[in-house]
Amino acid sequence: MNKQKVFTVQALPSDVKEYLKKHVILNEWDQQGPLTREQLFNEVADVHGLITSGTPINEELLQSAPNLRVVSTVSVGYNHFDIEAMKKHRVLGTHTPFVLDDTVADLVIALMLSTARRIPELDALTKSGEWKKGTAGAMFGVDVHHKKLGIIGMGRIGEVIAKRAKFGFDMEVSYYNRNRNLEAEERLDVHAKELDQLLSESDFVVLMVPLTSETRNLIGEREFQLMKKSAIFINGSRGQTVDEESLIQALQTGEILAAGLDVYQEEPTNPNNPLLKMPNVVTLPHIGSATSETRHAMAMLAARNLVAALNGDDECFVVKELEDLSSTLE
Ligand SMILES: NC(=O)C1=CN([C@@H]2O[C@H](COP(=O)(O)OP(=O)(O)OC[C@H]3O[C@@H](n4cnc5c(N)ncnc54)[C@H](OP(=O)(O)O)[C@@H]3O)[C@@H](O)[C@H]2O)C=CC1
Ligand SMILES: O=CC(=O)O
Repeated sequence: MNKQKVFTVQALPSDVKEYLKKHVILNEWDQQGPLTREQLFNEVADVHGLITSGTPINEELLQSAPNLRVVSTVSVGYNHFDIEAMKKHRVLGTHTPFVLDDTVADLVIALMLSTARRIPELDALTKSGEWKKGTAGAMFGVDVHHKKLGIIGMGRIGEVIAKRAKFGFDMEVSYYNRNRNLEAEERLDVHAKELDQLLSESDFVVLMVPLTSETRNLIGEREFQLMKKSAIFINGSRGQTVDEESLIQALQTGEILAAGLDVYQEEPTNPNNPLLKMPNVVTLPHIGSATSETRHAMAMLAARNLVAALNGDDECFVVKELEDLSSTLE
C-alpha cells in the first residue's frame, strides 16, 4: 500500500520522526516562525494525518483538508477538537493518556507545596538579601501533611495525585466526579462528596477535570465563597474551567488564602493579569507534563496512535466521543 501523507505542526524528537518515516510520508513545519492558519490550511490540503497539540480542529480546518482521516494530539486533553465537526467529516482523533499521569501529578503536588510553604516568594526574598534575623514569623506558611484534600476530577491524573497525597503526606482525600470511582475508593481510601461539601471542607482544592461544556466556569464566585478562607486552590486542568475574574476577586478579598496555577483563561496569559502580581499565587506556564522523558513518551505515543489509526488498527487511544466512528472506519 502507498504510504500516506502526514503533517506535523508539533516539533518531534528525531527517533519519533524516524519511526514515522518508516510508515508515512512526513512533512513538518520548519519551525522558523509561527505557523499561520493560512499556512496550516495549505499544509493540510492533501494530508491523511495531522500531528498537533493545541491547534483548533474545527469545520474550517476540516474543510481545507478533504483527505484527512486522523488527527493525533500530543496531549491528553482534547478540548481543541470540535467533536461534531470531526464526526461530520469522519476524522478520527487520538490522544495520549496514561504516559503523563505521574509527571502531571508531581507538578500538582509541587504547586500545593510551593503555595503552602510560599517557596517562590521566600526564594526571591532570600536571593534579594532581605533575610533578616528575627523575622521568621513573617515567613510562616501552612502545613500540607495531614490536611484535607478535595480533588475535582478523580480520573487518571486525579488518582495519582490522591496516591501521593494519601501515602506521601497522610492527607485525607475526598473527590467529586459525576460518577463514583469505586476502584479508587477501594485502592486509595478516598471518599466521594457532593461538590459543595467538598468545597466547604477541603484545605486544598485541586481541579483536574477535562474542559467540556459542563466544566467551563465550573468554579466561580459561588464556589470560592463556599471554600474556607484558609483554602488553597490549585488548577492543573484548563484555564476556562475557572471564572478567572472570580478567582482574582476571591484572592483580593481574602475569600481564599492562595492559589497555584498551571493554566489560564488565555495562554500565554496577559502580562498585566493581576494574578501574576500576587505574592500568594504561584504561577506556571502550562508545564504539567513538561519533562524531557514524558514529552518524549507523549510524542512517541502520538506517532504510534497516528500510524495505528491510519492502518485501521485499534491499538491506539481514540478519544472516547469518536470511538463509534473508529469502528465504522475499519
Ligand atoms: N496542566 C497540564 O499540563 C495538564 C492538564 N491536563 C488536563 O487534565 C485533564 C484530566 O486528565 P485525565 O485525568 O487524564 O482525564 P480523565 O478523563 O482520566 O479524568 C477526568 C475526570 O474528571 C471527571 N469529570 C469529567 N467531567 C466532569 C464534570 N462535568 N463534573 C465533575 N467531574 C467531571 C471524570 O469523572 P466523571 O466522568 O465520572 O465525571 C474523571 O474522573 C485533561 O483533560 C487536561 O485538560 C492534563 C495533562 C496535563
Ligand atoms: O495540557 C496538557 C495535556 O496533555 O492535556
